[in-house]
Amino acid sequence: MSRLAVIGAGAMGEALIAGWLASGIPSSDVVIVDAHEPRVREIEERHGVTGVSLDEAAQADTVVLAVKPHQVDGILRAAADSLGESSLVVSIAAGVTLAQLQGAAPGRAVVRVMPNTPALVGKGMAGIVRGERATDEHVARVRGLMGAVGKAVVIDEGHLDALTALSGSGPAYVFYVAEAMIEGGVHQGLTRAEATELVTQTLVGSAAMLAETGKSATQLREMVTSPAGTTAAALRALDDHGVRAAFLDAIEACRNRGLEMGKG
Ligand SMILES: NC(=O)C1=CN([C@@H]2O[C@H](COP(=O)(O)OP(=O)(O)OC[C@H]3O[C@@H](n4cnc5c(N)ncnc54)[C@H](O)[C@@H]3O)[C@@H](O)[C@H]2O)C=CC1
Ligand SMILES: O=C(O)[C@@H]1CCC=N1
Repeated sequence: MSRLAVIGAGAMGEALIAGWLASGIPSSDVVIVDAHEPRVREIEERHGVTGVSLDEAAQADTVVLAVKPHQVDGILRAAADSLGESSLVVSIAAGVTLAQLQGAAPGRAVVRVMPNTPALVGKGMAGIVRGERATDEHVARVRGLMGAVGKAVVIDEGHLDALTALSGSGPAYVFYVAEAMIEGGVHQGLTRAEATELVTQTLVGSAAMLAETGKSATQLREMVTSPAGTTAAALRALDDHGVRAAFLDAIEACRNRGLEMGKG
């Protein structure tokens, strides 16, 4: 029996697979299912894992559902009869609730996880929600898997949409800011390559300061902001454009979209 099956080897499925393999999980322990045959070949070639049928994948110790949220119910129902007695179902789908998962696979142990794409480079952040039938061993297994590709926290289901709005979708906000900063540099006459290098290293360094200094984001921002200096002028422009309020709205919209998807 395979140790790990990933059903839906898209952007997030591949990020997890790549992160797990880099962490030392042998490719022979991982099988995949994807409806798009060329995608299966691509992932097999790139990572050395094996494409299998849904029935075969369902027999793995841990079955990770990484398809689009609206597909989870149908695929889990189709796989339910093939799931092994001790198989653990892990859904990473945004908005799909434990109750919905449990309804599609009655009697099975299920866990919800909200990962993020930095798992690809071992710097992921994941939220884990324990289903009713999940044992301590199941939770430890998922903690181990997500811990192998970054950090993981166990939280209540009621907070998972809020977590999604920060860490699940969060990398997109950071890349959006990076794009905008690079564009700003290009507008000031730097080449795109120069601007990209400057912005990338600035994000890497700033993230490391947040993670390593023990100082708050506010303290770190103040360290950069000399009175009446250049940074103050820049932050004033951001405030004039309502950027902070836009982030509050974006995070609320993200959380609300997760709630809405859970109802659909
Ligand atoms: N992209 C991200 O950053 C994150 C995504 N997620 C969740 O991961 C899930 C997948 O999202 P993405 O990877 O972004 O989507 P995607 O569209 O890149 O991947 C979905 C994959 O499922 C495959 N697929 C479609 N129908 C299938 C079927 N019947 N059986 C097997 N495979 C099938 C597609 O060919 C595709 O490769 C979603 O539920 C999303 O909420 C969670 C956290 C972060
Ligand atoms: O955009 C989405 O719906 C998925 C869930 C979290 C990140 N990407």
